[in-house]
Amino acid sequence: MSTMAGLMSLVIGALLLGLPGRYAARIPGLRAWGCALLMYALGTASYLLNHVLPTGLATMPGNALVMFGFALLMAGSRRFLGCPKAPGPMLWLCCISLGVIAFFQFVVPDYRVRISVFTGTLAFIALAHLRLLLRHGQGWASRFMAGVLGCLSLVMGVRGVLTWWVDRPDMHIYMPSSVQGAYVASYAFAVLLLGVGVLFMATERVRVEFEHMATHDGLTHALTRRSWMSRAEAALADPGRPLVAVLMLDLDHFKRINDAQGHQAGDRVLATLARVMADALPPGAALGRYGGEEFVILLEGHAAAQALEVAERLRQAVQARALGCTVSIGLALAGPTQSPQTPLDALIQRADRALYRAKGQGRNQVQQAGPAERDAAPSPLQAAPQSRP
Ligand SMILES: Nc1nc2c(ncn2[C@@H]2O[C@H](COP(=O)(O)OP(=O)(O)OP(=O)(O)O)[C@@H](O)[C@H]2O)c(=O)[nH]1
Repeated sequence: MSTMAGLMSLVIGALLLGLPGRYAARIPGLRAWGCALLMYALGTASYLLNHVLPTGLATMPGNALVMFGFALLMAGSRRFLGCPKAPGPMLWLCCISLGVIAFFQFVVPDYRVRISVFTGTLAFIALAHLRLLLRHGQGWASRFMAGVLGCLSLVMGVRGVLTWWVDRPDMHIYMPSSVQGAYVASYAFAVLLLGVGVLFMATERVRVEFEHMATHDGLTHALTRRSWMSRAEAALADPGRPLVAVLMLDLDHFKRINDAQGHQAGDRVLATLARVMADALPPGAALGRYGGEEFVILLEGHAAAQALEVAERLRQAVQARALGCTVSIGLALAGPTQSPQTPLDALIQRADRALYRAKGQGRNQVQQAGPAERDAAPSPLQAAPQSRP
């Protein structure tokens, strides 16, 4: 069982080390996880050195590789989860434990102390790792890993305590014993599951990143037009929906920035603007890039006065940032419509007309769609898309 787990760790470790070359985006922690699993595989192999070395000398490298491998596995999770704290304390713990094990191996031989210190150290690292995942991890893969670590620390804890009843000081790990056999089998199985767990976490991260890339605009990180539209459609189709409002924003005289400073400077302005808006938006609001320098925002559960307040706050936030341009905003609230269009298209069209009015009345202002923007009136944008006043 433990040889099997060692082999599987070798394969999974190599896979994790090879993944960064195949996947362009950075997934922090992959290298540490891969090396940790390779250390575990090497540790398992080095326990077999008892055929050529005295027992004590054969177990020490194995113990060291497995312990440091566990600490490295946790360091990998820290990096993966973006927790900057250094793994120093775990490394010190491993060094001290190995010193104690060596003392009770070569100076005052006592198998029970060695077992307790080894399993106690691994249980401690597993519990610290579990705590890290519960605090910072997200998704089912993280919870799977946390569950495996919980089981592993339980196995370690039980073995570390049982040794004082079932073992003698002069024993060693190569002596056949049903308790040691059950412990090695469950421990090896747990390590195997840990390898599977980190692979799950890495692939889950890749999936989440691809999903993000498919639904978010690469420059501004706002939702793409399509994903914003489907979110807005879902909000409008919900029979128990709260009030829905749409804001349509357009940068004022943005062309001048492009013309004067170049498109790259224009891109930076767009990216900053999206960040400024995202920071100023209330929780739950959905920001989308409608196209070019036009953005849309979906607000749910906001009455007219609150939605106007949000729009005005956005306008002021952009102005205060002194990006070299301001925004005009059109606001429309969902309501009954006679339009042959879908409710969302009708809502967007009304917000667009209000935006057109904001442009016509001097820009850098918020206008709310009112009686002037009835469903039947032709959209100024539809009539002349490039000819805002
Ligand atoms: N840098 C950059 N420019 C863009 C992007 N998308 C659209 N634009 C530019 O946005 C400008 C829009 O210009 P216009 O439609 O004339 O509007 P405007 O200059 O903002 O003037 P008003 O809307 O009337 O206030 C054009 O110069 C487009 O090239 C983009 O992704 N990056």
